[in-house]
Parts: sequence; C-alpha cells; structure tokens
Amino acid sequence: MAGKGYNYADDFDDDWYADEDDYYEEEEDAEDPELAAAVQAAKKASAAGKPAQVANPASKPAPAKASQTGQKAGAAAGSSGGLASNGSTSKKTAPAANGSALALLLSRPAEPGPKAGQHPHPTADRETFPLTPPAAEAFRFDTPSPDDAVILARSKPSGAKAATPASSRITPNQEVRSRLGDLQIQEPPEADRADETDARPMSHAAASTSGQPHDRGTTSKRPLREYEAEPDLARAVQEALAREAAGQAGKALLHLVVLGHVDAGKSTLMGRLLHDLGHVSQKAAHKAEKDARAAGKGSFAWAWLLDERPEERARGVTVDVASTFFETPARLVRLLDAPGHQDFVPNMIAGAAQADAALLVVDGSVGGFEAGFSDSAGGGGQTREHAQLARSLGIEQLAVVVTKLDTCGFSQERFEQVKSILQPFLKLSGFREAQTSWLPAVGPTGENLIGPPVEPALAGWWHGPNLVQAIDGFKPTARDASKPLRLPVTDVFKSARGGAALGGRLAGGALKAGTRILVQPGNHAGTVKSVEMNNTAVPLAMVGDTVDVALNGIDAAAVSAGSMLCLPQWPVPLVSRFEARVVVLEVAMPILKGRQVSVHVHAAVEAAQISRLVSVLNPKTGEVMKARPRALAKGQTAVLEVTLNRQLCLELYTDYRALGRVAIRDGGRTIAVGVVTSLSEAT
Ligand SMILES: Nc1nc2c(ncn2[C@@H]2O[C@H](COP(=O)(O)OP(=O)(O)OP(=O)(O)O)[C@@H](O)[C@H]2O)c(=O)[nH]1
Repeated sequence: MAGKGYNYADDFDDDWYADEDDYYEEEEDAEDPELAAAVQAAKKASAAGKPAQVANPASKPAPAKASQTGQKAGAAAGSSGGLASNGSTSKKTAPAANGSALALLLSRPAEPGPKAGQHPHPTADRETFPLTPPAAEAFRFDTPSPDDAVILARSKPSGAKAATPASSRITPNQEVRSRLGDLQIQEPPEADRADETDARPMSHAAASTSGQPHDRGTTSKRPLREYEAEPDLARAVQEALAREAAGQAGKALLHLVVLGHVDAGKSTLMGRLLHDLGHVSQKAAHKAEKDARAAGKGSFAWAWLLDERPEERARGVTVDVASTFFETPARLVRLLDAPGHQDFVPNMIAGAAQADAALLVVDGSVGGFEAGFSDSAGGGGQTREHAQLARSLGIEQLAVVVTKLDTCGFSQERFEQVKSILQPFLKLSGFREAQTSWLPAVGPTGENLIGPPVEPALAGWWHGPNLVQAIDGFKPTARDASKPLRLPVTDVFKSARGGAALGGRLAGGALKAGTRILVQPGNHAGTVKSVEMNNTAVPLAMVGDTVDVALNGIDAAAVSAGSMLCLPQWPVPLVSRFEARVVVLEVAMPILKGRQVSVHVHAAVEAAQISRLVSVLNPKTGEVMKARPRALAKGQTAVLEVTLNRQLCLELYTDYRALGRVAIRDGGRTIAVGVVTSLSEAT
C-alpha cells in the first residue's frame, strides 16, 4: 500500500490498511457509544450523499449536523479541486453568536482552496473564512503537545518502536562541527538543545521501518547529514557565525509576532511603540491621526500608523502579515502583526510560523477580556486559538500584554484577575511559566511601553517590565546553518527589469550572490543576483534571516507565496501525501476519513483530504493505543494521513522544524495541529 518513498514506522504497519474497503464495516467502539453513533450517522449520510446529523461526543448535549463527513466513495463536496469561499473579509465584524450550531454548520462553506488557474499555493491573505461558531469548548492542552509526544516517544527506547539506534543519533552540534570544522558555534539555549537533539532521531523512527534514514523520495533521496555547502559559501557562513559569536555582528535579530483577539489593541500598541522608539516621523504620525479622524476613526490613529506603512503599499506584500523593523536597546526586531479576527487566522499562522517569540495582547477592560477569551459557547474569542496555534507552531517565548486597564481605573485587581484566568490556560497550552512574562500597557497614551508607567494609578502598583524590556528578554532562535538551503517564499516582487525578487525567512542553509538555486514547485532554476536585508544589501543570508533575494533566470509570474527556494542538488521534497502526528483541537464532530480540509504549512495553504486515520497515540508515551481508529475526537493525539489536492513543498519536522509544522483547518476553524512525520513525494 505504501507509495514510493513512503515509509511508515513499525507502528504504522501497512497491513492496517489492507482491508481499506472494509473500513466502516468493523465493530463500533463499544467503549464510546456517542462516538460510535457519530460515526454511524456520518456513514449513513455519506452513503446517501448528504450531510450527517451526528451527536457531538465532545460537547455532549448539543446535536449537530455535519456538513462534511467521512465517506467511503470519497465523494465529499469540493473534493475535486477548488473549494468555495464565502468571500467574507470583514475584519471588524464580531464572530457570530453561538446560536444554532446545527444551522450554522450546515450553512458553513468549505475551507477555500486554490481556484482553477491559481497557483497551487495561494497566499494566506487571499483566503477568507466564514464566521463559524465553534461547537465545543476549546481544547485544553492538558496532555503533552505534539512536540512533547515526539520527545517522550523518542526518550523511551525500550518497547517504543519509535526509538532510533544510538549509532544514528547525531546531535545538531556534532553535525555542525563536522561540517564547519573548528568554528565557534553559538550554543542554543538548554531547552532548544534538548528539543533538537531529542527530536532528530524520531524522524528516522517515524519515517522508517528499517532504522535507516528516511527515504526522501525520487529527487531528494540523500540524507541531509551528507550535505556540505559549497566551499566559498561555507567559508562565508563560518566567518559570519564567528563574528556573531564574538559579538561583532550588531544586535541580534528577533522575529516577533503580535497576537490577540480582534480589537485587543495590537496595532495601537505597536504603532505607539514605533513612534516612541523614534521610528515614525512626526509628519507620519500627524498624517495618520488626520486620516483616522477624517475617516471618523480617531481612536485608531496609532493603529493606522502601523497598518498603513508606506513600504507595504510600495512592495505589495503577498502575505497579509504586516511586517516592519524596529530597534530596542538590545534587539533588532522584525515585527509581524497578525489581524485578530478569526477570518485572518491563516495570516496569523503564516506570521507565527516565522516568529521566535510572541506578544499576546489581551483586552483587560471589563467584558473585553471575557469576549476575547470566550470559548465556543460564548462566541469563540481568538485569544485561545491564537495561543494554542502559536505554541503548536513552535513559539515558546511569550509576553502577555494586558491593555485597556485605563478603562477600569488601572485596577491591579483586574490585572491579577485576567492573569489568574489566562495563566492556567497558557500553561495547559504548553507555555512554560519561566518563558511567559506579564505586563500592563496602554497603547493610546504609551503607558509602560518604553519606560515605567507615568500614570500614578498604574505606577503605584506596577514595578515589573515595560514592553521594551519584555521584548529584550526574548532570545532569538539559535542558528544551525548545517542544512541545505530552504527559503519559503512569502513575498514575490517584480524587479525593474522584469526578474523576480523573492522575500521570506530562511528556514535552512545560506545563500549569497552567485548561489545557484531552484524554485519549487515548477523546477525553475536560477542564480542569486543580490540579497537585501531590511532594504540594505548584504553579502550573505543565513538560516533565521529574513531577506529579499533578487534572482536571475526566474520569472516572477512562475513563483508565489508558498513556493520554496532551495539548492538544485538538494531540492525540497514536493509532496502529494504526508503523515502528521497531531493533537485534535476543538472539533464540532469527530474527524473521519475523507474529511475535506485545508493544510497550512509555512507560507503555503493547500486543499486536502484526510485520507487515513492511522492511529490514536498515548499522549504521554507516544505509543499506539488504537490502530486505524474510526474517528478522532477532541483532545486525542493521533497520527493521520493527508492527501493534498496539489503538490506542496514540505519537510519532516525533524529535518526542518519550521517547515514540518502543520495546521489543519476546516470551515474557518483549526481542527488539528501537529508535526509532519512522514512524506510521500510526488512522482
Ligand atoms: N482605552 C483604551 N483603548 C485602547 C487601548 N488600546 C487600544 N485601544 C482602542 O481599541 C480599538 C482597537 O484597537 P486596535 O489597535 O485597532 O486593535 P487590534 O487588536 O489591532 O485590532 P485588529 O487588528 O482588528 O485585530 C481602537 O479604538 C483603539 O484606540 C487601550 O489601552 N486603552
């Protein structure tokens, strides 16, 4: 059954799939009658070609109708290509009230996918999503995250088939040293080291039955550890890393994403911060204020400053994650500002996938916090989804900024109340207390942004960090330049002479003028003409850098967000199918085989189908609890297989963490998040 280059771990034995046609003919789960009833309902509906009315095992009392169901014949609506979008783009519309989950689920359009003639990887901002009320309480990550499951499974060699032979274990630093000689490598933080080291062997375990490295397919079969950079590139990297290690490379660059519910005050906070740090001219500030007032939105003046940056208009960004640079005393910060509305969660995913750390902005006003933190029953705020997605996308460092306390007399009690509610949730979502800081701030007046509070009612009790101090407390992700080049494209520009310039953050390797490159999908070969960082020409870009790369030989029309820049000798896998180890989030109905979804990974979005439910795992040990489950319910850790409508540039999580994290969405809600454990390359 396994396709070419498709390696299951022992756990995922092929014979699980042997009786695929009898998939629904097996006994129901006696231990879970509601789940069984849901599956039955979905099966019947599937056979009749109409939506199923299922009991929702997650939110027990409310029956809900499924608009998409598991199906034997694979005939779910929209499976053959572009899926409908409802075209809703309203940024400020409040999410629909809970109302009738049944009616709303039925009226829910499918997740939008690429349209005919559109590039396989539409940019995240082109996606629009309906306002869908979630039907169950948000998933509480009171079990280990997918990362933790990987680590736990890996750390249990005895009995756990996922373990890798010790001989094949190479720590990242060993790899780097063997590649870069005696170079002084900047040591990653303890936690990162453990994570990387633990995660690496699991890739073999997850992807191979033989203990051999994962077969990366027809075009990219060589194990990454065999990669050696071209001598001149290796030398340039070596020198750059040495300069950084010696502290001669200037301030470290931090990628920071700003998250939070709609209207929490994100743009106002950051607009005011840019102004106070001297990054905005008085003229621009006055213009933003005037424009905002003229539009009858005077209170949004600071937000307009951030939302309408001139460079964005000039460059025509293709991923709608506003991005700008600013400097603090200790850091050069690339700011990624994600809109808060649920329609824009895909943009938030694209932003968070590039970030080293996050600011989670929460509205501290009475009622404001409650709306943003509400679960599905209360309308479904984005605070929960953003926090869970951010952690699932790899963000470990968080500062929670409680805004709008000026509306309640800067009440310390209110601040503590918000913290006491949110902190346990964040902990359960996987954020460590030691890596989470808290602070109050008021965007419009600049309280506690770059200095201590001035307002006596706040200064009287707040003696903790201000916003800049919180940002300076974040550590940039350590660089590991030992792998081949991977640059997921987030921006495409046309240069004056018609050539292509691509923007994005390097997820692996390095490049410089003269480097021969390949753009996938499409097999477009070209050469790097020049590299710019923050609008300044630079001689070299390394993993972690955000750059604009001008190319010779590449037509801008052939590239779009979600494409990948790589080396011709080390092409990125083009994948038509993959397996992922996921945590099932808040699902209104169980996930069944055949469900139509959209897959979000780095800057790419692709329509897909859940083609197999491989196993349910013990979240604590990573061991298989049930093979070929009939359905996946909220909170379960599972392995599932996804078949993409079109090819996608994808990597194993253990090879490139940033490129192997996946969010699976349906109907405008994220239903599962996890890490890619196995690839099936396109033939
Ligand atoms: N009183 C008060 N109002 C604030 C504060 N921060 C923001 N606001 C107001 O809240 C409204 C929303 O602010 P934005 O900055 O646009 O919120 P946002 O989170 O960026 O919104 P989206 O981008 O739509 O998600 C504006 O009217 C701001 O003036 C604050 O600390 N106190």
